[in-house]
Amino acid sequence: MLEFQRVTFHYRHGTPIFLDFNWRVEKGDAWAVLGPSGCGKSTLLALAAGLLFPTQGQVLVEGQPLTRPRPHTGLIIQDYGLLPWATVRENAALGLRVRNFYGADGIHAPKDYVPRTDVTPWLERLGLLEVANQFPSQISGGQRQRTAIARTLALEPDLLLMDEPFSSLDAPTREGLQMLVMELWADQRLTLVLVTHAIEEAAMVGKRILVLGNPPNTQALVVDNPGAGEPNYRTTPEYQAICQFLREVLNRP
Ligand SMILES: Nc1ncnc2c1ncn2[C@@H]1O[C@H](COP(=O)(O)OP(=O)(O)OP(=O)(O)O)[C@@H](O)[C@H]1O
Repeated sequence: MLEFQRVTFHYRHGTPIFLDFNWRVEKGDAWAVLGPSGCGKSTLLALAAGLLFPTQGQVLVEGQPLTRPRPHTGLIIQDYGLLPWATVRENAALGLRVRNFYGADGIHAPKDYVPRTDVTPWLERLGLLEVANQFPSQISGGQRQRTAIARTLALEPDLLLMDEPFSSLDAPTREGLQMLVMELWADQRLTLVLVTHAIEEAAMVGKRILVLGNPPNTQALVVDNPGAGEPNYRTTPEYQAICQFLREVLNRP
């Protein structure tokens, strides 16, 4: 689904963040990308989204080199990106309105796109119907993030990229949304890549966990975590062991 082939990337005048870096995400995988601040997690996601391009090497999605953002990739970032003057329903429908405006051009929308406007099923699925006519300032952080998720899922992505989506939320809300994302991942047959600096979040959401270190990243560590997303996984010895292992890895000099 997504492949980094010998990717080298550096910002202008900077040292490389990635150097000859390879990574392969299969269709339907759920990955968490974990690492300390400044290791290159957001950069990796921007490369996967077609917002940045490798200095050398290439990023492929479905076997095609990425030359621009693709309409089937959804991106969710930390601060929700909601319009303050639009209601929850209007915010959730924003992506569809933009897509309908451009039509089925293969750039902003898939070539076979049929215009849609009704986001009610998504509002219902994400528990937002009762706040659909409220504005972002009138709802909680968790509801705002669910609105951003509704807006993205309404576009029916096959690849969902999330950059620290829950880091500003309190622990119970965060844990609820982690479970929701894993339910949606299973229901919608998504390929998921979630970037986080939180070990517990990586262990809860990543069936595979990519651990980045201080740049340049050449060969990143991959940790298998097949229990991620199971309803009671957080209470199991396997979860505790993965968290402990990741803690040790991140504390290595
Ligand atoms: N536009 C830019 N120009 C120059 N350097 C940048 C730019 N964006 C990021 N960097 C640098 O690249 C490195 C990787 O940044 P990135 O944001 O990808 O890391 P991160 O792991 O997501 O960090 P955090 O967890 O703090 O968000 C950092 O040293 C950062 O300062």
